[in-house]
Amino acid sequence: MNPVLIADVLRFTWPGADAPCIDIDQLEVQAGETVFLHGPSGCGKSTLLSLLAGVLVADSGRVVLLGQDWAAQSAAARDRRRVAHVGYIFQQFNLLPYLSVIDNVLLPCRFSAQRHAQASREGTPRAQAEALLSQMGLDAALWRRPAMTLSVGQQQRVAAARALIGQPELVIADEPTSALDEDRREAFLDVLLSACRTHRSALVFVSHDQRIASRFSRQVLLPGINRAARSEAS
Ligand SMILES: Nc1ncnc2c1ncn2[C@@H]1O[C@H](COP(=O)(O)OP(=O)(O)OP(=O)(O)O)[C@@H](O)[C@H]1O
Repeated sequence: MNPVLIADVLRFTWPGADAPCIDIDQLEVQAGETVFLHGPSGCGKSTLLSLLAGVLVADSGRVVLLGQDWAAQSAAARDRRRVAHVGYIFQQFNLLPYLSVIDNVLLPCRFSAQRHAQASREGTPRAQAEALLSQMGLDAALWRRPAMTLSVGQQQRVAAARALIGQPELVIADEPTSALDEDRREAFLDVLLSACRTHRSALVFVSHDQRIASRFSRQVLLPGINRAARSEAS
């Protein structure tokens, strides 16, 4: 089966920097595979996630999502394709602050017919949004509040529900458990990993927290600048 995601001889240098931030030989992620991506602070993990999701485009090499190279698409086409196929939990969540919690979760379904159709398979998108928020342990009393009135840990869980709605083929998570206590962290991982395995979504999950690494099917270490990403057996 074709991988969901392929990154091939990928190189990216930030404007003004004198050395590449990302220089990796190859990374492939299959459907249903869950990857724990780790490495020292500043080694380029968030940058790599942006390249995998087509937010940034590499200087050389390629990133192929579901058979299509991000670099071959216009910025507008990349935006459309991202919302259709990628659920992204950003480090800063990127929730719309004045929009309610539930409407934030429903956003991908508003912008993508595919996400809307997939979220409607067993009911309505709203019902799936509510189910995800419940699984994430967010009390129904919070669902209609503006997202900005929630705590950081609550917003992290809203961002995760938004990433999972409509079963995207790729889920990307940038340190999504940093503000959660141990119980919440385990519950969060239960929901995220089980949703990805059930729907065969590929997951790339960045974290510094080695305690949770064994819960993933594979670990990838992203070493410092100018080094290839090294796959490790888990
Ligand atoms: N927008 C930007 N413009 C220029 N340089 C950037 C930008 N974003 C990140 N960098 C640089 O790229 C390098 C990698 O940053 P990145 O955020 O990808 O690392 P990280 O591994 O995710 O770090 P952390 O674990 O601390 O979140 C750093 O040296 C950073 O200064």
